[in-house]
Amino acid sequence: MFKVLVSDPISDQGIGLLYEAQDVEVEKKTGLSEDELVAIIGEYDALLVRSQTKVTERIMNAGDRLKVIGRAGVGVDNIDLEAATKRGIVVINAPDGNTIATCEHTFAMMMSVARSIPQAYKKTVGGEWDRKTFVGVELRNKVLGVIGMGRIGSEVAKRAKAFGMDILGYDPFLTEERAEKIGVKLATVNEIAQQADFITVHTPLTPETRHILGPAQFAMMKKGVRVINCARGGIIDEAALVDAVNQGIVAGAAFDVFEEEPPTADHPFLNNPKIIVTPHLGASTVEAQENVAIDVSEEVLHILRNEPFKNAVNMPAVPANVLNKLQPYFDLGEKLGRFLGQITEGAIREIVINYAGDLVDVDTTPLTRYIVRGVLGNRLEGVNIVNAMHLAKTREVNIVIQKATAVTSFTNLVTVTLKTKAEERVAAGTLLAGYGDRIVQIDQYPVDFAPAGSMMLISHNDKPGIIGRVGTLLGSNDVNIATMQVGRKVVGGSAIMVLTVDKPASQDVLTELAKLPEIVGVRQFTI
Ligand SMILES: NC(=O)C1=CN([C@@H]2O[C@H](COP(=O)(O)OP(=O)(O)OC[C@H]3O[C@@H](n4cnc5c(N)ncnc54)[C@H](O)[C@@H]3O)[C@@H](O)[C@H]2O)C=CC1
Ligand SMILES: O=C(O)CCC(=O)C(=O)O
Repeated sequence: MFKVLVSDPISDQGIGLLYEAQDVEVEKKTGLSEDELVAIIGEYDALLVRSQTKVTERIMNAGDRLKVIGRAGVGVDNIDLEAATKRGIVVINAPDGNTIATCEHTFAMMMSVARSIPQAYKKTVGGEWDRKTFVGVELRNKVLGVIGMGRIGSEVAKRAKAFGMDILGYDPFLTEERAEKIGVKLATVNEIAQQADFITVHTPLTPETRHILGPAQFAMMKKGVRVINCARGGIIDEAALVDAVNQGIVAGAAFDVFEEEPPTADHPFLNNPKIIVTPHLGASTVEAQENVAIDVSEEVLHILRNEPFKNAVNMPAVPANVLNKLQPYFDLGEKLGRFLGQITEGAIREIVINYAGDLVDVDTTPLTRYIVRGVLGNRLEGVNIVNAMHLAKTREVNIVIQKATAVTSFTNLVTVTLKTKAEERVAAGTLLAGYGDRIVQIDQYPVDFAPAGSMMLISHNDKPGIIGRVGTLLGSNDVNIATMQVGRKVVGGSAIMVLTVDKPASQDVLTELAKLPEIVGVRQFTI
């Protein structure tokens, strides 16, 4: 039974999938301190959060069973991603579910700041009928600058067009073609600062986006500009904004997010009549909360059940068509890695992976993770596909990927070479339609066996009687041979034997085997 802890208010409707799952037990405990979470997290396989819970390294280190952290929303700045990756915890988010809610909130803020709606409301309910103070501006024919043209920024731009606005967009990943398609003119941040009547930011908070609008940009803005931040506190320099408002450059600002949340009572935004604020409500609609909770629940279930998933934040995204193509190879890749990891002696220096046939034209990065996990999993605790590459890097294991151009007789072939200080060993595998995974080469020897269960790899000289002697020794020690494969390059030369046995042989039996005439080496392994 998997245990899931929900530590922030997340839509019950949305996580219905988890409540209904027979193999999952859900517990909701919100408002916990870091200490309280540290004390209980060890019981859980998954943690679901919104933005309130700060998931620190301390919490993760106490999460002995923790496999996945699900963020019901976009931003994952409340989760220590590096610590999660190190520990092999998958972090997933729900990037699509709250796009429209946040876009609409941005518009609500833009309209509010254009027409001073919160200020007018306050006066009206206070008994004043003031029709002079709040003369607003129209959006039509105004220039809107959008910094960050991802999901939300693009939806904002789309709607702004319907309002008759001209849009300038800045995003390092926005191409001319896409900008043209959505009717946005590409501009730099400074061009936006100089030309826009309204500016809205929709980027994550990163070292590059921190204070992307600061004193220098406010100084070049048009008098009367209005500025909106429904993304993350800190993208716009708060102190510089207050100065620009006080200098009469900025006519109004609307902020849903703060550098520190919640802001302290003396925060300069809270008593400035030109700045309107909401308490990080961008994603707070019934629909968005349900959407993100559904998305995150589906992904959490996939991860807990060891099924393929798509929204991991600490792993590159894999398009569904690539995933579908690669998925059948994951098992083969991991087995090849596990096989080589066990038969190779010495500290691993390099893993060379060669993809051939059908695999040449696919982005094989996810498959590489499985191979590396297989190799390292024999030697390190807690290796999984999230941390496999990280662990390889921290242990200075070089990973080399090659795509074969030469024709092979197999429709697909994965060849892995493991280089250690002591030796260099090779194994190649293929996925044979109707036969599943096969290992078809070990070092220079052609073989053909299904890697499964308890196995032995015996190197020997190709002399008559060896197979019989090995069989007799194992049989007399109650080790039953299920399958046997012999591979050799030339008659009478060096050769290998691969055996599948019903149970592993004891160390004494392995030592006896190694002493038999013409036997060069014996390795026992489990796939
Ligand atoms: N107020 C709220 O409740 C919510 C806030 N958000 C915030 O909105 C942000 C945007 O969300 P989405 O559009 O879904 O994310 P997204 O990932 O689709 O878009 C972000 C865009 O920012 C761009 N970007 C990154 N660095 C940049 C830079 N230095 N300059 C300009 N652009 C840069 C990226 O290329 C990307 O296109 C999130 O990062 C999140 O922090 C999201 C949902 C709700
Ligand atoms: O959970 C929330 O309401 C915050 C949403 C948000 O900021 C995000 O999804 O990045």
